[in-house]
Amino acid sequence: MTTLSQDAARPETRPAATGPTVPPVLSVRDAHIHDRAGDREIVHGVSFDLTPGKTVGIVGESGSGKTLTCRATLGILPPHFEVSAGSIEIDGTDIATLTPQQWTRLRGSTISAVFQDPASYLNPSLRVGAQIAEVLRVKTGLKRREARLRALELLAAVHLRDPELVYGQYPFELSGGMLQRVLIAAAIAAGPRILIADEATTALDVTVQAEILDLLADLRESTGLALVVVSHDLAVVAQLCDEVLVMRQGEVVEQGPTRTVLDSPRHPYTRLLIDEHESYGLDKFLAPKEGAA
Ligand SMILES: Nc1ncnc2c1ncn2[C@@H]1O[C@H](COP(=O)(O)OP(=O)(O)OP(=O)(O)O)[C@@H](O)[C@H]1O
Repeated sequence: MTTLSQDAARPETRPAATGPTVPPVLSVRDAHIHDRAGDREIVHGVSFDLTPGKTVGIVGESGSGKTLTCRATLGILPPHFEVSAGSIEIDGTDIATLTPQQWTRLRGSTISAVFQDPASYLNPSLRVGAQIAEVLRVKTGLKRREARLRALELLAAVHLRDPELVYGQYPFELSGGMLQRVLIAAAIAAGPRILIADEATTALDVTVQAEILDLLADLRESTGLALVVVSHDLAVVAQLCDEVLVMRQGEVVEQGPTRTVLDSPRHPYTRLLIDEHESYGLDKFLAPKEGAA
């Protein structure tokens, strides 16, 4: 039987692949997250660097601290939570120094996010196109007509057929997959450099999930977008991520290049996650190894 080590103070880390040094757009350094209400530390030190066009994945069981880590990078921790140690830098600026006005400027235009349950992030009584156009007017200063045209381009960019039709539809008229695309269109409208996708495909069926993951990969390729992908599903991470962090109970128990971690996991918890996923055919999501026939 697999036993899980409780001694997870030091994550199993692997060197990242070497390459030209590009400054990270997001740099998380030993970030700890504390809950003042319960006087307890929830996240015990997360570190990663995210460079343009790359994807970092965070996997782990429910309640392991994945969402709080994302919310910390977006400056939207719940009221009584704080980053109690370590640092988070966006484009070289320590977010602890940002004023609310600076955050407002940064959100959407430098860092953006897509969460699960897209319907709850859209206004049910407004047509979806108008909601994207509104983001464009507020964030990029486009006039009404230009914002409409750009919103149509964005709906096409997220592979929605018939953007004109979708533009005029209300959220309740769209399927879950279409809504998630609309939300991605809104999230990338102001040209962010970082997109956090927190369980963004979890509620979707497998085919639509695969399409959304392809879409994120396309955007990364075409715009140099840097992605943080949070999932409890290793197959999602295998498909999209260059580096993976495995979290358990607020600890990063293992971290490294995705292929290395999934091919030869060192921590018992990572092995357990992989064993659980074997039945879903994790192999088919992994790119063939270099040199393999
Ligand atoms: N708003 C909140 N109020 C109180 N506790 C919270 C709040 N948000 C998170 N927590 C606590 O922090 C822990 C980490 O939560 P987090 O949402 O980061 O986990 P997660 O790994 O994203 O889980 P899931 O996969 O279920 O979304 C949870 O165990 C929860 O107890």
